[in-house]
Amino acid sequence: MTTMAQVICGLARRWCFGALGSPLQVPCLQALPLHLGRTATRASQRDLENAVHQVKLWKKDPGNEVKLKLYALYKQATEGPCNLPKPGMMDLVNKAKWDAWSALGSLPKETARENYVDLVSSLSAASEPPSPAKPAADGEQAGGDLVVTSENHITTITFNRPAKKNAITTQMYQDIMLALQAASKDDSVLTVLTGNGEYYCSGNDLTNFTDIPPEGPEEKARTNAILLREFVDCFIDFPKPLVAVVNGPAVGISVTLLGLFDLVYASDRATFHTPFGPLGLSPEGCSSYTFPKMMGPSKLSRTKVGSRAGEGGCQSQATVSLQGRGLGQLVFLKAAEMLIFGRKLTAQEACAQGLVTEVFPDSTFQKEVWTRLRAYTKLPPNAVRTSREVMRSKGRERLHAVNAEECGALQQRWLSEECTSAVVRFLSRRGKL
Ligand SMILES: CCCCCCCCCCC/C=C/C(=O)SCCNC(=O)CCNC(=O)[C@H](O)C(C)(C)COP(=O)(O)OP(=O)(O)OC[C@H]1O[C@@H](n2cnc3c(N)ncnc32)[C@H](O)[C@@H]1OP(=O)(O)O
Repeated sequence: MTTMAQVICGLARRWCFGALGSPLQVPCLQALPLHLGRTATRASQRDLENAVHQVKLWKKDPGNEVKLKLYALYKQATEGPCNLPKPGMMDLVNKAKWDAWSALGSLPKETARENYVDLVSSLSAASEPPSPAKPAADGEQAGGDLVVTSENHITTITFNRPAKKNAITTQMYQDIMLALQAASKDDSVLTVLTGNGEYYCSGNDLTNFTDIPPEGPEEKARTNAILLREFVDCFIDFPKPLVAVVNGPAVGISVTLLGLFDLVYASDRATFHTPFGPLGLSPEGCSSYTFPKMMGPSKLSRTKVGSRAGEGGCQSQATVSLQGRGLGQLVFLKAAEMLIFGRKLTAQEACAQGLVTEVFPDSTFQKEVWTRLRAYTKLPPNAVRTSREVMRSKGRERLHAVNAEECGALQQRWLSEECTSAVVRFLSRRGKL
């Protein structure tokens, strides 16, 4: 079981190249002797400075434990015992720094300096001059994570971070809003969201939670709640048909937003997962309202059990053994299974629940979907826009209210221990910190 301290230590890597203004590595406290048996004369200030320089030349990452220990010894050698106030639980990185340094207690500066120099000299042999920065993976460079194209009267917004399963960074949220604002004014008839690679989108990038500003986690949660509300408002107020071309698995906010789309076409390899419970979070994207509304009993009567995917419906084995329950209970129960209990739906199940419009065999998905969308753009654009407006206008006020309520709830959730530890668990698996 990964302890919070071990996992938080791992976060240090993400921090140590920033907060100290140099690639000074920082080690963790566990499993390393405080004094490495230095012989001969005591380490001078000059020795310390040389050791710090040596660390900057290290090529291999010595691991989080060594890095956090070096940090603590450096602070003890230069400033003495830890003199900072203890950071809060959510402030994962500063907490790791504080833990490491304060654990050295009243170790004398000279001893800390010796230990630092010894540790560096014992590890320097393993390091070489740093290799040139790894070229960014496809689409990883700033601005490459989202690709927006506009042709054939279709504006297409593509998540383009396949190496990270198209997880959404803060920058991508901003870029999506800009793309929607531009699409609302250009000559496109439809706006499409889709994913590059095997995933449609794996939801919010969970590292979005780790960069805590100096103002602290409460301020981060407050500003994120405002930004998220603006982000979802862009979808609520968007004036043209919104289409999701779900090319693969979809997670989190990329699923909940689908309730605001007009068409959701899914490959039969797509899945739909909203793990808010396990993450200590709560629903967003107006899904707390749209999902119960969408997943109504009427969908069950419309479901063509056994129909082939792509024949104007969804093949579904949706059987409901809820004898005697009221229809209202039926509606809530199915939305709840997704949003509260985190049940992952296949494309077929999502179609039977009303979340997906139509499912297509993956082998012909792109061809069938884009042929259909291009045909839709031949329709009279003003009629399309008017029909959509009369369908959507009545619900907007309610959706804005739901969005505000959901973002308020999330603002608290982000500060909770349940959410913090879930994010830390995710980032700590396979040493991801
Ligand atoms: C306008 C500004 C607004 C700012 C607002 C900020 C806050 C908004 C928050 C709104 C609420 C949103 C909620 C959600 O979306 S909750 C859902 C979040 N997503 C997840 O929990 C999914 C996490 N990922 C996974 O479970 C698995 O990665 C997955 C099942 C998707 C795939 O597993 P698999 O084993 O196949 O692949 P890997 O795990 O190895 O993934 C490959 C690499 O991609 C990285 N990855 C994947 N998903 C994410 C993610 N969501 N966040 C960060 N990183 C992710 C993964 O770590 C791997 O990275 P490495 O290659 O470095 O190992």
